[in-house]
Amino acid sequence: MTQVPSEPLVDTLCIVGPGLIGSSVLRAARADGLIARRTIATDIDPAVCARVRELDIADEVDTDPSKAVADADVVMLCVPVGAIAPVARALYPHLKPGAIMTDTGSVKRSVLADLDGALPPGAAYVPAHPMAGTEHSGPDAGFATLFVDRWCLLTPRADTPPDATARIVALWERLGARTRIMDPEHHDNVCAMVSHLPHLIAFTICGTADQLAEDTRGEVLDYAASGFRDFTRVAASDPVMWRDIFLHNREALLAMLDRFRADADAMAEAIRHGDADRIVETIRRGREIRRSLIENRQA
Ligand SMILES: NC(=O)C1=CN([C@@H]2O[C@H](COP(=O)(O)OP(=O)(O)OC[C@H]3O[C@@H](n4cnc5c(N)ncnc54)[C@H](O)[C@@H]3O)[C@@H](O)[C@H]2O)C=CC1
Ligand SMILES: O=C(O)C(=O)Cc1ccc(O)cc1
Repeated sequence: MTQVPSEPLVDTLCIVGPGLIGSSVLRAARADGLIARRTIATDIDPAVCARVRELDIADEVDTDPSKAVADADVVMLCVPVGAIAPVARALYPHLKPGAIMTDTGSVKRSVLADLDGALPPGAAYVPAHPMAGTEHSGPDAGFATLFVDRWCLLTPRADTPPDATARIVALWERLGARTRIMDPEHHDNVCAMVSHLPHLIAFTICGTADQLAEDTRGEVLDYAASGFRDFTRVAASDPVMWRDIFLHNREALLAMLDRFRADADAMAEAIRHGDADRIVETIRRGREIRRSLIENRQA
């Protein structure tokens, strides 16, 4: 039986970068008194700090990141992937003894490689990645239930203290997520397939539609049926965030793109040669995946 905690899992929780993900954690902590006793937010953008104050979703907001983290027991970096290693390096020396640093970045291997040698051996740094989000960003976009019933993947290093990993696992479970520990390379391969490649395809297909001749483009956008609409939702995601993801997961993403290209070519061949069985078989596999996601409450 799961034990119900009687006091907050974290005393002071500091969110660095309270955008979609960070502000969702803050809102969840407001809604559930057993996540953190006190929350602090800090952001490189003073307008974001001001907005977090207006929204009143953190107990304290400090525009000076080194002061914001000084008192925290858990510091969660919710900044774009390219900023995680530089921010971790800059802020780690300001943590109090025993504090844990964690992140929410969508790519793991290259960020951990950047951190190698920058953090002391056995540093309490626990990389995490909630597999939950939307196409929106910024502190207005967050909501308390974002992580409920979604996966959070954790990729601790061999020398990460197990009790630090256990606390971050408990934190994500309290946020409503199911957790899984895996190695960073496997994480990046899986995410290249299930998240990064689909975004690449969505950005590209919207670009393709936009480049069509003037008359056809009008039709595409006016009469867009739900299939194309679904692509436009994903393609509305933040350019800086996705630039960082694509560049930091370059190898795994390019490998998945090559596999996808080969499969798209095979589909083109089936259509060219009227190979009805192959067309039906490919579509049937897509249907089965959708059905299994619905059965597992992931769609
Ligand atoms: N958007 C999504 O659906 C998901 C995003 N993630 C990951 O979580 C992280 C945060 O993503 P979002 O919340 O969507 O981004 P966001 O754009 O909504 O918020 C990021 C915040 O970080 C701040 N920031 C940037 N550089 C900084 C620095 N050097 N120091 C302090 N603050 C800085 C920005 O001003 C912004 O307020 C990213 O690493 C992303 O890959 C993970 C799961 C889902
Ligand atoms: O909005 C969507 O469809 C997403 O896929 C959100 C998302 C974006 C990035 C991640 O690393 C995880 C989830």
